[in-house]
Amino acid sequence: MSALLTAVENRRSYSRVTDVAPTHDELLPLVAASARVADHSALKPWRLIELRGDDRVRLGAAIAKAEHDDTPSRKPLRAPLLLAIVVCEKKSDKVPAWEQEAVASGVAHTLSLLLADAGWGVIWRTGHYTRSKAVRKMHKLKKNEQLLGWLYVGGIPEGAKVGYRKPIDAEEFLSRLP
Ligand SMILES: Cc1cc2nc3c(=O)[nH]c(=O)nc-3n(C[C@H](O)[C@H](O)[C@H](O)COP(=O)(O)O)c2cc1C
Repeated sequence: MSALLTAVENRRSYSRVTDVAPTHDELLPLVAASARVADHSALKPWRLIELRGDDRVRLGAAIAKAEHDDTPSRKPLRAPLLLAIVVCEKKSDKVPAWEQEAVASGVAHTLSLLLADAGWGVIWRTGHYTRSKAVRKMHKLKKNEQLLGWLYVGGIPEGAKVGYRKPIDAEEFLSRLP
C-alpha cells in the first residue's frame, strides 16, 4: 500500500487538542505543498489567516456579536491555532465562483491531511456565523473574499481515542453513466 493511501485512510479529525501548535515557519512548507491542488487557470483563489493567542478572543467576540449574544464565544479557544480558510474570488471569464471555491476547499483538505501526517490534531469547523458581517469584518476580508471556516490545529492529546467512521461501500459511490 502506498504511503499516501495509508495517510489518507488514517486521517481523522481531533475535536480536542492540546495547546501546542505548529509555528508559522513549520506551516510554510505544508501550505506551499497544498498550493499544488488542481487550480483552473492557476488563479490561486485562496489565502489562509493564522489566529493565535488573543486573535481567538477577538473571534469569540465577533461570533457573539453575530449571534446577538452578550457573552463572548469560547469556541475559538478550543485550539491554540486556527487557520481561517478564505476563498478570494478572482475575475475570470473562464473560471466561475464555484470552481474557485473548489480550489480553496481542496487546499484546506490537503493542508488538513499534511498537518495530520506531520502529527498534528486538526478539525475543520464552521458555524452559522461563518459568513456573518461581524466575523468578516474581524478577519478584514475584502469584498471578493468569503470564509470557508477554520482548521482548528493543536497537539494530539495522549491516549486520544481514534474516532470511527464506517467504511463506505465504494461500489455505491462509483458507477457508470446511466
Ligand atoms: C466545510 C466543513 C465544515 C465543517 N464544520 C464542522 C463544524 O462546525 N463542527 C464539527 O464538529 N464538524 C465540522 N466538520 C466536520 C469535521 O471537520 C469532521 O470531518 C467530522 O467531525 C468527522 O470526523 P472525521 O473527519 O474524523 O471523520 C466540517 C467539515 C467540513 C468539510
